[in-house]
Amino acid sequence: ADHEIPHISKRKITYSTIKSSPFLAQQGTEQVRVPNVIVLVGLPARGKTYISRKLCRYLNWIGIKTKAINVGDYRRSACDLDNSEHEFFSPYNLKGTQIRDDCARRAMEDMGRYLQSKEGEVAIFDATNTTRERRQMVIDFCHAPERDPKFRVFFVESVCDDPKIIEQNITDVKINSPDYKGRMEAEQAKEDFMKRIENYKIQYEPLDEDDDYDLSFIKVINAGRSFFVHNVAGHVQSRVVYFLMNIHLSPRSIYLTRHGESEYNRMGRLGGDSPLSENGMKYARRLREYFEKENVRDLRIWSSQKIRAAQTASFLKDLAAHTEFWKPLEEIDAGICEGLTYEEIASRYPKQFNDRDKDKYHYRYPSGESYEDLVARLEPVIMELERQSNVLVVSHQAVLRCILAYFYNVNPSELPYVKVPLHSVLKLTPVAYGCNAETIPFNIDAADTHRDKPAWE
Ligand SMILES: O=c1[nH]cnc2c1c(-c1ccc(Br)cc1)cn2-c1ccccc1
Ligand SMILES: O=P(O)(O)OC[C@H]1O[C@](O)(CO)[C@@H](O)[C@@H]1O
Repeated sequence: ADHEIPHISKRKITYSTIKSSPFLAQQGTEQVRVPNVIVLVGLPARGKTYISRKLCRYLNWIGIKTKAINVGDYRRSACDLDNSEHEFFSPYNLKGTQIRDDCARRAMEDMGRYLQSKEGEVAIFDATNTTRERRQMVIDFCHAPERDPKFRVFFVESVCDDPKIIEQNITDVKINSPDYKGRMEAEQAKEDFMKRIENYKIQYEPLDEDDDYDLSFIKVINAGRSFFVHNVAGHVQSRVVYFLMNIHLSPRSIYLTRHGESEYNRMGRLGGDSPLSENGMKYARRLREYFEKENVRDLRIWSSQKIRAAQTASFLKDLAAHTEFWKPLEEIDAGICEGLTYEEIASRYPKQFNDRDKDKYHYRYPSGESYEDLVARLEPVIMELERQSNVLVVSHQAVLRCILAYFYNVNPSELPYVKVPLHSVLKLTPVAYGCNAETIPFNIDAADTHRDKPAWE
C-alpha cells in the first residue's frame, strides 16, 4: 500500500511517513496531543469550582488525563486563615494583592509541571481571572517562547446575576468553606462574602468578543440558561463546550439497580440472556413496591435489552412517565467466555484468565469487550443522564461499575472491582460539588457475583 497503517501507541498517535494519498490529510511525521489549559473566569460564587471539578471528573472518565488547580487553595495554605475576610481581597490592599499574585504564579508553575509530565493532558486553572492583565499573564505563561508544544488556552467565563443561584452557591459551598467554618456565624459569613464579591467587581473586566477577538472562550450565563461561544479550537475545547451545554443544577435523583437475580447468576455463568430466577422475580416485585412509596415525579426508566433487565423494568412500567430500552446499557461482552463460569475460563483459557486480573480495566475478552470499551459506549448514556431529571437505570454489574466511577471519580485500576451487589438500589443525589449516595437493601437472597482483585502470591 502507498501508506503505512498508523501505529497507535498508548500515549500518542505516531504516524509513520504517510506518502501523499487523496484520502489522508498530509500529516507531519509526528502528531502529538497539544496540552490544553482551561481557564475559569468569573466573580466569586459563580460556580467556577463547580464547573472545574465536574469538568475534571468528566474528562478523566473519558480517558483524558486532567487536573484541576484551585488558586484559592494556594492562598489558604500561603497565609493563615485570618487573611480570609473581605478586606484582604480589596484591590487597595497591597499586601493582599501581592500574596494573591504570588499564589497565582505558584499555581501556574505547578500547572506547567503537570502538563509537561507524561501524565497531564488538560489542566483546569480555577481562579477568578477577572482582569485582562491576569488573563494575559496566564496566556503568556502558556505561550512562553521556550515552551514546546505551546499550551492551548480556552476561557470558561461564568456570568451570573441571578440572586437565587448566587444565594444557593454561598449557602451550599461558601459558608462551610475553610475561610469561614467555625470562625463566623453563617449570617456574618454571608455578609462578609458579599463584600468580597464587591471588591472583585471594582476590577472585573468580562471577556469581550471584540477586545478578546483572538481568544477562544465560552461565556456561560446564569448556570447554563444561555451561552456565548467564540473561536472554539480543537477536540478538547469542543468536548468541553458540549459538556457545559448538557449539565444543569436542578435537583433530582438517579437510581441505579442491576436486574433481579437471573438463572445464569445462580449457575455462576457470565453473560448470556437468561430470565429472572424465583428470587429475581421477588426482587422485581419489591422494587416496584419501593418506587410506589418513593412516588418520584415524572420518573424515566432506562433498561438494558437483556431479558433479565427488561423483565425487572416491566414490573415498574406504569409507575414511570417513560421506559426506554438501550443497547449501550447491556452487560460487558465476555466474547469467547460468554456462558462460562470463572472456573471454566480458568481451566480452558488460563492465560486469558491470568491476563485479565493483571489489568482488568484494559483487558479485552477475545471477540468481546474491555471496561475501557464499556466506558466509551456508555459516554452517551452519561451525557443523557446529565441532561435528565429523575431516572432509574436497570442494568448490569460491569456497566454500573462504570457509571458509579463517573460520579465518584473512581480510577481505572479500581473501577472493575467496585461492589455492585444484586437486589439493592443505589440512590444518587447531586449536591454542591459531589453526590450523596443512599443504598437501599432489599434483603432478598441472591448469588454473589463479585470477584475481588486476587492478592498477588
Ligand atoms: O452559574 C452559577 N452561578 C452560581 N453558582 C453556580 C453556578 C453554577 C453553574 C455554572 C455553569 C453551569 Br453550565 C452550570 C451550573 C453552579 N453553581 C453552584 C451552585 C451551588 C453550589 C455550587 C455551584
Ligand atoms: O468484570 P467482572 O467482575 O467479571 O463482572 C462482569 C460479569 O458480571 C456479570 O454481569 C454477572 O456475573 C457477567 O455477565 C459479567 O461478565
